[in-house]
Amino acid sequence: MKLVLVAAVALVKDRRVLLAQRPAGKSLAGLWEFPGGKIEPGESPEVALIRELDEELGITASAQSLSPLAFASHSYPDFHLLMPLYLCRDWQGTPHGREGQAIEWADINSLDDYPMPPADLPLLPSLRAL
Ligand SMILES: Nc1nc2c([nH]c(=O)n2[C@H]2C[C@H](O)[C@@H](COP(=O)(O)OP(=O)(O)OP(=O)(O)O)O2)c(=O)[nH]1
Ligand SMILES: [Mg+2]
Repeated sequence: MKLVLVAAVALVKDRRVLLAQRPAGKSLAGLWEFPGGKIEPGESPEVALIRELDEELGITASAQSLSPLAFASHSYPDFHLLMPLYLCRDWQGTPHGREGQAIEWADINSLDDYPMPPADLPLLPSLRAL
């Protein structure tokens, strides 16, 4: 089974977390996910996230602003996903969907209203515990 490493981040402001909707045409289209993406060869998870936050949302974050929160380990039919989830409360700029994706500041107590990839569901208690 192929192991795929993806870095993801919960951007948290007040009691809200930023979710992005996976665009039509991509796998898991329409589901709400944490920003992030595949870790490229030679990248640390932190460096991958700093790159993805710029590419996807147009914001700047530092490695020191990313703290480990939880991780997902989930078998999809064609690969196994290993996805560290970081917490970030401090960044520069205002997030906007730079790749045409919808984004929402979701109330941490209302995450059930956002259909998410199955890999993400075990991560939600860590967020609710914040
Ligand atoms: N970013 C992110 N990916 C997730 C989450 N949950 C989950 O199962 N995934 C899966 C979906 C994809 O199979 C994989 C991320 O791949 P992706 O295609 O979005 O990666 P990417 O941002 O590097 O985009 P691309 O350049 O490959 O198109 O991880 C999540 O919360 N956030
Ligand atoms: Mg992505």
